[in-house]
Order: sequence, then structure tokens, then C-alpha cells
Amino acid sequence: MRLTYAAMKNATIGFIGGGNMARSLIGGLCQSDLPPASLHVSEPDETRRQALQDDFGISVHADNQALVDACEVVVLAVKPQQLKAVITALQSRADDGKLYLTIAAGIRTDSLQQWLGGERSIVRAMPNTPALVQSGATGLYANRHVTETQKGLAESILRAVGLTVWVTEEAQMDAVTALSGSGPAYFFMVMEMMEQAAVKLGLPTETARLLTLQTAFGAARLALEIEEDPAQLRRNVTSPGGTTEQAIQALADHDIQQMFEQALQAAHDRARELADELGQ
Ligand SMILES: NC(=O)C1=CN([C@@H]2O[C@H](COP(=O)(O)OP(=O)(O)OC[C@H]3O[C@@H](n4cnc5c(N)ncnc54)[C@H](OP(=O)(O)O)[C@@H]3O)[C@@H](O)[C@H]2O)C=CC1
Ligand SMILES: O=C(O)[C@@H]1CCC=N1
Repeated sequence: MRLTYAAMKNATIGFIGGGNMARSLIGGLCQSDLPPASLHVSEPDETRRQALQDDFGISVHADNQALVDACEVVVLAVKPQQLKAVITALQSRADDGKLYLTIAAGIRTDSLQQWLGGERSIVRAMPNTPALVQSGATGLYANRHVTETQKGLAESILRAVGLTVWVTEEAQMDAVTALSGSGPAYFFMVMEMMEQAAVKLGLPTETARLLTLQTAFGAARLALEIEEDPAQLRRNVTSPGGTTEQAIQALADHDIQQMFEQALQAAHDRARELADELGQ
């Protein structure tokens, strides 16, 4: 995909909804060399709106329509349950050339197009909160009305805050949601549990946390930078007859693989349910 980074720098990008994920994306984008003047957000909660303006120096709106009128890329960052009401309240012409970038879990581009009316350029994206520190991972899917230039623009925006991957079938976005959209929560939970277990073994909380976080960071960095796959990297830690072997056996005894399969399946199925419940 040819990157249109210059196009991104000249585009006005507006977020409808200034909650957790929008804040992560906005924070990450502000650390790239995107001028804050090109970023807008509309958010009903005044305190949250003010905080976004104070923290990032971006333009804030109480009114979604004012934001849509001002921006060529509209990022739909409200909860899936809020999306239909937000979109159907907007006035926009089908030929206005705007790119709609939805980050809502589950909700399909066909539903959005129906609510917006007419043929619309819609990119469905599933980012994650590490975007705030420019270490995000985003899956992307474009509907058939999205031009190559708009695809480049969407990719540039998400690429500025981390890694991007296009999927070819929209259904795959529910798997991306279960894996990398929700994924940071699984790793944070493992960190919480490892820290608590280490405290029970006698380490001070602060020491346990530091060692946990650096170990998570080091493991991820090693897996990203070394050719060996995660299974081999795990074997490299596991000395025969040693300590890791016992820990891995204890995890296998509780069928941790099946637990992860069930967890990702549950997240995937919830994305489908959200689409079926809310997509009409
Ligand atoms: N959190 C995450 O890690 C990820 C979230 N997503 C997706 O991002 C979207 C947002 O999630 P998240 O940030 O967690 O949720 P939040 O609830 O934190 O953010 C949504 C924001 O939109 C505001 N809002 C509500 N109604 C309107 C309206 N009419 N106009 C403008 N803004 C409105 C909400 O206000 P109020 O709270 O008052 O309702 C809230 O501030 C969801 O669709 C989710 O699926 C995708 C990837 C990862
Ligand atoms: O939990 C959720 O529904 C959202 C989507 C992916 C991460 N958070």
C-alpha cells in the first residue's frame, strides 16, 4: 500500500466520541508530527472535552454536526450501542467525499452505509489502546466505495500510532477484535496475576510490578525482533529439569490453551452479537 503521509498531514480528522479509545488515538497522533490543529473531537461530556483540549491542544466540539462539517475524515469512536443514533442524526451528502472510519466493535460497514444513506466510503478499523504510546496494532477493512487514496489515508492515520494490517473479508474483523482489539486486556490481566503471585512469594509490590512489566516488555520485544517463533523462544527459557518446566506444566494442567481459545471465541461471538442486535 502506497502511503499518503503528506495527505494525512493535510487532512482534517475528527473523532465523534472522546472516550478511552479516541484519547489513545489522539494522544498517539499528537506524538507523531501531525499538527494538533488538524485534529477535532466532539464529546458531550464537558469535563472530558475540556481535558482533551487541555492535554492535546486539539479543537473540541459539543455538536457532532459541527465536527462533521469541519472534517474530511470522520472517526466514529462512540460505543456500538450509541452508533446508530449518532449517525442517523448527522446531515451529510453522499457525494461529499468524506471518509468514515469506524472503530466500533462488531458493527458492519453495510449497517453504517444504510444509516448514513447512499454510497459511502467506509473503513472499519480495530485499533487498540497501546496506540497512546504509538505501539498500537490495528486491523483494517475497506468497503468497495473506498478509493486507493482514502485507503492510504486511513492506513497512514493508524500507521502513525503503530502497526496496521488489512484484512480481505469483513468477517475477519471480529477475529481481529478478539485478538488485538481486546488483547491488551488479556496481557494486563496476566501482569496483574503475575504481580500478585510474586507478592505471595514474598516480593515487595513495587519490585514485583517492575519485574513483571519489564519481563512482559522484554518478551514482546524479543519475539518481535528475533527470527525464532514464540514456541521456540519459550523452549529457550525452559531448561530441562528446571523451574520453567514446572510452571509450564502447571499451566498446561489447567488447560491454558483451551482457556485462551474460549476467551477469544467469547469476544468474537460478542462482536457478532453486537452486529446482529444493533446493526438493523
Ligand atoms: N477501549 C478499547 O480498547 C477499544 C474500543 N474500541 C471501540 O471504540 C469505541 C469507543 O470505545 P471506548 O473508547 O472504550 O468507549 P468510551 O465509552 O470510553 O467512549 C465513547 C465516548 O463517546 C461519548 N458519546 C456518547 N454519546 C455520544 C454522542 N452522541 N456524540 C458524541 N460522543 C458521544 C461517550 O460519552 P458517555 O460516556 O457520556 O456516553 C464516551 O465519552 C467503541 O465502539 C469500541 O468498540 C475499539 C478498539 C479498542
Ligand atoms: O471491549 C470492547 O468491546 C472494545 C472493543 C475491543 C476492545 N474494547
